Amino acid sequence: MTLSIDIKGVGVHYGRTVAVENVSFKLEGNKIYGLLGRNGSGKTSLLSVLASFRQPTTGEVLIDGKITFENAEIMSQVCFIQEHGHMSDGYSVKDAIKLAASCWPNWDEQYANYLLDLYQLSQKKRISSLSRGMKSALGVTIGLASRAPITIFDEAYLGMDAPTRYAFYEEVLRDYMEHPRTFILSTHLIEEVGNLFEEVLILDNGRLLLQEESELLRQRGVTITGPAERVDEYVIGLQVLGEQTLGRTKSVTVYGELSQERVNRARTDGLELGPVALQDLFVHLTKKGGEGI
Ligand SMILES: Nc1ncnc2c1ncn2[C@@H]1O[C@H](COP(=O)(O)OP(=O)(O)OP(=O)(O)O)[C@@H](O)[C@H]1O
Repeated sequence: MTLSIDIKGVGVHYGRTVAVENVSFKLEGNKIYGLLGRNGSGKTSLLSVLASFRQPTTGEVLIDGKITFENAEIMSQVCFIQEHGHMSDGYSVKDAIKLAASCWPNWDEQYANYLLDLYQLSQKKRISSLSRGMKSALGVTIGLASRAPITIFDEAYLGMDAPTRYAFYEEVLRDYMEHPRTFILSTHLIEEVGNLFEEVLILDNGRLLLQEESELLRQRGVTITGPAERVDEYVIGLQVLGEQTLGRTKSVTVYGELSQERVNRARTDGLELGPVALQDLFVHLTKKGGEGI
């Protein structure tokens, strides 16, 4: 089932704090989306509204064309997993799994058991006795086994160690291929997770800075390296995001598509053009005091 998401002029205010302001975008669904933003940029606030955990202060959220807030039918199709889950400490792992099974109609018990084994989680354990990493593993187990058409992981895997996180990324990809659905992953671990994203959204200070296919976004970032004066001349008219100088060599990061004529000119000018990692692009685009795009 493909469910579209339509965010229309959404704002989230906490008293005088404006966490999200007038954000609008559409997600067609059946893709892995990355939601990026610096600390406090409004990711959790936006995702909480998307998952109907709170009502937007302004605007509306539509899933499959329907207003989501207090719509039980739509909400059974959305699974929102946060690092600090919402499970009571008094519960056992078994209770949490049982509760999850009753919430999501597509729940796959066999898959849940497979994941519990993978993460070595005993069903008998109390939630209160789980380590931070084990709590994260329980969260992602529930998120994946829910097979909800819209599954959202809000930094849900932060507590896991690196090998467990990598196993989780592989699992997301594998299960997504077998059971296509919409995943939204918010993360600061861009280098690790970035390759999973088909489309990226960046929030900056509560506003949507960009929504772009990751491949296109990667192509928009270019580094130009060479003798400082030639690089300076070359980048005139381009959008410069950042620069580094080492002796007489300069490396400048620009954003935007380079025309074929420019690419050829780099060759004749003896300049080197290189790619920019998604993480570096993100850092440049969301730099404090930067011009953004
Ligand atoms: N319950 C709340 N009450 C008051 N202010 C809040 C509340 N939740 C979030 N905020 C504020 O809203 C803004 C956005 O916070 P939010 O948690 O949505 O950002 P985030 O991008 O998820 O941050 P992080 O990456 O650090 O988790 C911040 O200024 C934060 O202090």
